[in-house]
Amino acid sequence: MNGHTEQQPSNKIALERSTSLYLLSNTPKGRGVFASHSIPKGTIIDTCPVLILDPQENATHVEKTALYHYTYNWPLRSPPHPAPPSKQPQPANGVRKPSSRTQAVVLGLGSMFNHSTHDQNVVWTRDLENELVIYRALRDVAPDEELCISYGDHLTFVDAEKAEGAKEEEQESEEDMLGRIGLG
Ligand SMILES: C[S@@+](CC[C@H](N)C(=O)[O-])C[C@H]1O[C@@H](n2cnc3c(N)ncnc32)[C@H](O)[C@@H]1O
Repeated sequence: MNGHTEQQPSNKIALERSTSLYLLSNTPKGRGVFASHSIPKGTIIDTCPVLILDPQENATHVEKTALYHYTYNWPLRSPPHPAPPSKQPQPANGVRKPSSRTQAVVLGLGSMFNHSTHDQNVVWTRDLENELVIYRALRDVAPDEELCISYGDHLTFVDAEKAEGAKEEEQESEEDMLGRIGLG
């Protein structure tokens, strides 16, 4: 009997990931992850371990670097034992509100997914227990489609899709104008 194979150690984490992927280096959003074949809805695209940052280190150091554009919000786990009473001055109502979240660096491909405001095809979820982010196809994805997630509403960059939309609108209104001149 081989105890090693019969009993799955609880610290063994399956790393499910799709092989139908490629990286493109020169998109309007920088590098991006694309589907090389069709990917059915619900497929696990990647399972990425994260590095949870100390909130103070993040504020003092990481936020001042390029890494700032790669980190994900991450809830702080409550300490196993109640913290000793603080010597810091307390607010008037006596309730100190410690920050309940920090940031995490997603290792591997997770940090390469770009944002789409209107056409995300990948959804991500946190596995807090195992300190992972899991990416799944939100719908069927066609070959050569970019795989995009949502970064939320507060972007720290100009959305390339918005800029493209604005260009298209500009072109459309020019065409309208030409049409009117032609008809006049
Ligand atoms: C997590 S990184 C994604 C990978 C990145 N494109 C790269 O080349 O390393 C986030 C950065 O990608 C770029 N990005 C992501 N989505 C974008 C979008 N919709 N429009 C423009 N830039 C985007 C921004 O520069 C953003 O700070």
